[in-house]
Amino acid sequence: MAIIEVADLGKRYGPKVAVDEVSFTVEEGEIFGILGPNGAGKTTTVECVEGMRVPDRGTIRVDGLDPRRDRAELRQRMGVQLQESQLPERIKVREALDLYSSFYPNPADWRELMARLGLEGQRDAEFGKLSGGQKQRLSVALALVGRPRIAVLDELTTGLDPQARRDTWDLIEGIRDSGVTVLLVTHFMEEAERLCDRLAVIDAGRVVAIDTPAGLVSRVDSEQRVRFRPSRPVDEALFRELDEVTDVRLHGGQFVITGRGNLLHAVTSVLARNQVVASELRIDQASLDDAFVSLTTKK
Ligand SMILES: Nc1ncnc2c1ncn2[C@@H]1O[C@H](COP(=O)(O)OP(=O)(O)OP(=O)(O)O)[C@@H](O)[C@H]1O
Repeated sequence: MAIIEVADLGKRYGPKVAVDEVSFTVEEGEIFGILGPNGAGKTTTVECVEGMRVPDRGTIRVDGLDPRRDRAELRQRMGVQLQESQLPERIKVREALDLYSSFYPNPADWRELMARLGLEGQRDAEFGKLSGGQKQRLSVALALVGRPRIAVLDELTTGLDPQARRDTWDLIEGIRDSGVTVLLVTHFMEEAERLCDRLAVIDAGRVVAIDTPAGLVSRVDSEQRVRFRPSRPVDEALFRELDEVTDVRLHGGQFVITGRGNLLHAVTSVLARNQVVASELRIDQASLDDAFVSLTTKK
């Protein structure tokens, strides 16, 4: 069932069209990503969904509510990640959680949330003295303290080191697994690929594709490369005659075979038929990066 429905959303800032005819639906319980280059209209879109901006055109329903008209009610059902600047430097972690939980009639136990987010050791630390990763985790905890049905996370892992980023991803998966729907704005491909069940790619204010990460990658018909070392010499012609193959090279006992379509299957079938074992097998395939570039490159 769709929990967020956005239809034909339009928003201008003066003469600048920020968002134009944007439509998408988010199913209950999924992590839905909004991916796009800088200035594509991602933040404007999610701020309209949150009820923080007034669209010029279109309709938005979130859990059956109109974000503008039913803003107070929506706030009880939707947790929005705070921007860093929205908390005072001197507030302590436990004070911030206690304060935010007082905004809700039936809040989560913030002590439990603090433990789940690995912030117990920072309980009495001031916000201004937390590391980037700890601040991020606190902002996620504050978004969840009201037991929302939907969490909106914007640029969740910007500025985090690779380990902190991975820890945050595990956390978000845990949140989804607990039944919360997540709307995630990101421009990190790795994050989108790892976390999102589906993605809307936005470019210059318009949705250019909505699909699963794998579905987006499969739209790119780019070249693939299979590399391996055969267990015994093989005639290059066996590969050259395959329809999928465009090029075959042999360097110092290593084959590099380039082609399209189901190249790996075609190559490994030849190897199997000839009882050759491939070692050091590597495949270079299209990634979400390639899909993103091909979908958003200015025509
Ligand atoms: N308050 C505003 N006044 C005027 N123009 C704005 C305003 N907010 C955004 N814009 C413009 O609207 C366009 C979309 O901005 P938006 O912040 O929604 O994009 P974004 O995809 O979130 O970008 P980023 O990844 O850089 O945060 C941009 O060209 C931006 O400069």
